[in-house]
Amino acid sequence: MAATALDATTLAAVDAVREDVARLHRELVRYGLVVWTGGNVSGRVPGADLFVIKPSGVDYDELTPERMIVCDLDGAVVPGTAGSEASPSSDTAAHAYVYRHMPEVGGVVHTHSTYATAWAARGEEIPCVLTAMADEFGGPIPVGPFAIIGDDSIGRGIVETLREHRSRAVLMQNHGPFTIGRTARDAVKAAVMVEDVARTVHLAREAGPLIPIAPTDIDRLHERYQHVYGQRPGTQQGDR
Ligand SMILES: O=C(CO)[C@@H](O)[C@@H](O)COP(=O)(O)O
Repeated sequence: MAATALDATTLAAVDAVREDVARLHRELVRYGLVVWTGGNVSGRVPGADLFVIKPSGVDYDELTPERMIVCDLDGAVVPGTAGSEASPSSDTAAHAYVYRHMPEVGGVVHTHSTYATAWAARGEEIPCVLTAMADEFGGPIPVGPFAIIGDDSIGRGIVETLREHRSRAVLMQNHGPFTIGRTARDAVKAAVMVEDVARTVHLAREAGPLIPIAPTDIDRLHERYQHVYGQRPGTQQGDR
């Protein structure tokens, strides 16, 4: 297929997202969210109808920026760009669907992290019984429908479920967590956090009944965490 010429501004933006997405895959490994090649990160290219995602089934150690794959918002690989000769992640159509239908989303992550995926295997939402959940997700972690890998159905399930929720994580039934964020890093943070709360709530329930948090308290915690916690946006390394 004929190579697509990207202008210099777009190329620079693509290169920055390639660096980011390649580096963020190492965070999945660092936090123990993936085994073998079973998870993926993508990032939207600012100012262009493009996103960057990893090649399918390649070892995390080998995921360099040049091997990342540039796709349009229909999930088609942009011909002639670095990495375009390889097959993109098997979840590319799902990521593309999210970018098309949720313009505020700048990053998407999928893993099979153990505890979150165990809740997905039961098709059970994680109840909001921790202040950390209220902070980060503003309520329970919802379950999305069972969907076959490879076409739009996972993406549709993610969008339809998360549109109704403050949560940035959805447990796709029988599959695992998908998370979204303002940036790829933000989506990776949600993937780390969803596994953490999935584990804690699982262990708590093994030991006794769970104590719900009142909806008004969930709202207050979420509001504070989203607007007051931490440092001002843009002042920290890695805010991109
Ligand atoms: O869940 C699946 C396939 O069953 C994929 O998300 C996972 O194996 C990662 O695939 P990719 O290496 O991104 O193609």
